[in-house]
Amino acid sequence: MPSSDSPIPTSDGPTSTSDGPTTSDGPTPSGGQAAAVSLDAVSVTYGGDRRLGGLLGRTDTVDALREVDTDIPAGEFVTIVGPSGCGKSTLLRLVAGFARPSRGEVKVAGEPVTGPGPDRGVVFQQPRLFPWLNVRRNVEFGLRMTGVPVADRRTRTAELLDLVGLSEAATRLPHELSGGMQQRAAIARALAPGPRILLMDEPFAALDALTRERLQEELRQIWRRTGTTVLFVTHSVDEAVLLGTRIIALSRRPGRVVLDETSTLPREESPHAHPGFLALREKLAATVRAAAA
Ligand SMILES: Nc1ncnc2c1ncn2[C@@H]1O[C@H](COP(=O)(O)OP(=O)(O)OP(=O)(O)O)[C@@H](O)[C@H]1O
Repeated sequence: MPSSDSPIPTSDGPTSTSDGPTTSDGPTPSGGQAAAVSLDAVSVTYGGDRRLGGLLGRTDTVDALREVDTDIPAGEFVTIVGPSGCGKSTLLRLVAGFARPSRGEVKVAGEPVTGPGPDRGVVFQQPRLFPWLNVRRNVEFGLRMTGVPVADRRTRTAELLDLVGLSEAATRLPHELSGGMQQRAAIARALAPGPRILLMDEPFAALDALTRERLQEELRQIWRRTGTTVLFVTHSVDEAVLLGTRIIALSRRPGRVVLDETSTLPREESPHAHPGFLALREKLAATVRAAAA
């Protein structure tokens, strides 16, 4: 559990991706600050290499996303839910800069995404820790690579280990940790460069129910303390309602937005107990069922 209340800052560095421009030159949707993430008529089609009429490549195509539009203000916790294969991971990969849209545009802080960058941290379903590095070294790996001085990275890593409740486990190797502890370490590693956006692809799906509940609660606390914008993909309607300040549901493939709802559930206590929880869960479940049909 996080044990201190001091704020953990996010990066103040440039928010553009590595080779993109560093300033925004156009008006923003609200006329003020640019959305943390915006997708403008984004479609993704995989495959379909038609060189020499298909003789050299594949001609089969998969439409993963179609005409997805959304603006996500900074500081939101957005959960993304939808039937299997509807393009949820694809959407996250676009924002991470691991993939490019076939049509439309993806922007982060008003700048087109041209590749991965330190302003975005990614957590996958599997923790993907370096097995030969202890927890502390896993968390500080990115800081070491970017040349952060040793004293600064020690301080930062200690703050993050405290934030995710792993201070006592700093010198353990990944195989000496439970699945939940490994995933906490992965979250700390993703937060180390101070990203403004945390992209999470079913991060708790492989955990047992009790550990999952605990990490959901801890993630909410981390989000409150860091102010990071979170995009969280899940298969679970309950998890989407429990965590999201905003919930986006996609149709079956090719994924289109079929529900985009701001949650009014209180975040300070467990929303489970709130009367609005059941109503929102029912609405979302019905939407996802219809979208999958
Ligand atoms: N690199 C790729 N090449 C071809 N097709 C792909 C590729 N990546 C994903 N797809 C296809 O695109 C569709 C969307 O995939 P994606 O992984 O984004 O869906 P998802 O909603 O995250 O799925 P799941 O819920 O099962 O994890 C699927 O039909 C998938 O098979």
